Amino acid sequence: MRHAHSVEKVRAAEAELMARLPEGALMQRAAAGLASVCARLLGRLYGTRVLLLVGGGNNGGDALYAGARLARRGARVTAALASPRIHEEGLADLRAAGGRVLSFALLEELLSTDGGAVGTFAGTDLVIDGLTGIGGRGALRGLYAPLVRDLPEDAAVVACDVPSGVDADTGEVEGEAVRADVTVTFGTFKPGLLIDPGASYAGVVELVDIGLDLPEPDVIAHTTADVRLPRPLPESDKYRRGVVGVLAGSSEFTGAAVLAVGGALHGGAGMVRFASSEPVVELVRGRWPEAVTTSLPSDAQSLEPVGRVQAWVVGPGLSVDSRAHRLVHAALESDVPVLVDADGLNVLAGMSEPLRRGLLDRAAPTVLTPHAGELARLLGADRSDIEARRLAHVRRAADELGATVLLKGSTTLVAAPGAHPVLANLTGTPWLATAGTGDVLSGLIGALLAAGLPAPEAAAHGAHLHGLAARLAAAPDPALSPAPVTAFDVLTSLPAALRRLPAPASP
Ligand SMILES: NC(=O)C1=CN([C@@H]2O[C@H](COP(=O)(O)OP(=O)(O)OC[C@H]3O[C@@H](n4cnc5c(N)ncnc54)[C@H](O)[C@@H]3O)[C@@H](O)[C@H]2O)[C@@H](O)CC1
Ligand SMILES: Nc1ncnc2c1ncn2[C@@H]1O[C@H](COP(=O)(O)OP(=O)(O)O)[C@@H](O)[C@H]1O
Ligand SMILES: [K+]
Repeated sequence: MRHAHSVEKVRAAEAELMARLPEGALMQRAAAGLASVCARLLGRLYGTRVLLLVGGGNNGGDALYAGARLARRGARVTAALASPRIHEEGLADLRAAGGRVLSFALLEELLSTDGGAVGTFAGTDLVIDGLTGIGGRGALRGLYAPLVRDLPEDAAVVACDVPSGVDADTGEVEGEAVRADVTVTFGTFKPGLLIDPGASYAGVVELVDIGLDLPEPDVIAHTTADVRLPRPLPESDKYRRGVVGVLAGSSEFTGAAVLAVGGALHGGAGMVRFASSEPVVELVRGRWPEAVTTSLPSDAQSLEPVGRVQAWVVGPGLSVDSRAHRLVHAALESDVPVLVDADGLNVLAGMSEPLRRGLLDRAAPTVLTPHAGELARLLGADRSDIEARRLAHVRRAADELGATVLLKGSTTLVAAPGAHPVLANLTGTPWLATAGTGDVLSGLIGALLAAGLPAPEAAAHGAHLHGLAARLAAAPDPALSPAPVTAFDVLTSLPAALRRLPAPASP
């Protein structure tokens, strides 16, 4: 499991530790960790050209001390000083180790010429980005932005603590930011390293332990070893394994129903009950003879004819007509966990606030699985703002709507109401961005809810498996290039993803 802490918590833990350590000891731990990752990346240090991007804060100090360590082992290190105020002891150490310095004034002049710094930096093997770390705020200013634009294309880039230009708390990127191959982060992950857009700038993140004593994390990310699902026991029967009810599809959208039912079947449900209008039922029955289907008249008021279930999934391809409203109401008025997706969310977004609040105020858990557009409609917010500030919006949504909210997109986030850590799913892949994959996810999470997993876990584990399945579908052979996948490919790769989970403990 990866833990990420807010800048405020990191600073408090650093202050507490620094009070107990000799002056400068903590920065030396960070610099030693950074230098050792760089040395490992370079392989041979003697004669290699290392460029340090040095900002005015302690992040620049880390880079200078790491550069001095590499210079002492034979690297040719140049520090580009991007601020008039620089960590003095770090700079003195680099100079003492034989490092070269491109002063602020020279750098300023260089960056203002036509070709910028591109020619000067040519031939660099490794760039260490020490412009900003956890103290970086807003778009890069001053020389930082043009410097980042002029980085040599074929050099490896290692970011110190956080890629400069990425907000450590949120992953927001306003304007220019360093695209790192590796980020060496200190003490704990930062939320911005796990959440897009920041996560996609960070490359591979390596954690260096500097001995911080940290409280509860703000964001967590699971590895596959953390995903533990209930397995059928010898005394299991289909009812005990969990019955999922899927309410999906309309005359307009039929495929969504097939995909959601498939997601539930592959997610390990003991039984899937499916209800919709007759043409959709016919299609689902044809594709999934395993599903128990019910044709509901369009004016059906109750879900009683469908039979008992342990969780409902409502919404994929449902449309937003009066029938869809009745189905969303009926599911949410039940006493079992409910997952609302797609048009189910649009139905909720179209309701008056008190009516929606009343429906979502239920004793059993509710999971909402919006993408940014659906969440924008639910919160009355702007879609692009949701995409830029995913963490703040998913937290707000969980609190305001009183439900577990899974926000889909380039990094899927799961938040539960209250001050719990938000989960960031790391298995996603842009290959998932194809129509219908969301329907597979809703069926899958429905199966996990029916199996009795708590809502945040069902959502988190569902997202993990879904991303893993997409990766396996896109690149079954890791030695070969990935190929585009369809939602159906994701569905049929779910068993392969499930086989990657840790083996159950022997009874
Ligand atoms: N506090 C400590 O003892 C330790 C801190 N460490 C390092 O110190 C870093 C934090 O240091 P600081 O608090 O000095 O902060 P930073 O070094 O991250 O940044 C602060 C500096 O950047 C400037 N700045 C911020 N945003 C900017 C922007 N958008 N454009 C241009 N300039 C900008 C500020 O004016 C200030 O000069 C950590 O990320 C880590 O690398 C490590 O050495 C571990 C120990
Ligand atoms: N850029 C991306 N990178 C990774 N995953 C993505 C990206 N864009 C979308 N996804 C994932 O693809 C799926 C799409 O779901 P959704 O938007 O509901 O589509 P649909 O309604 O067509 O099924 C979600 O699991 C989402 O997290
Ligand atoms: K940095």
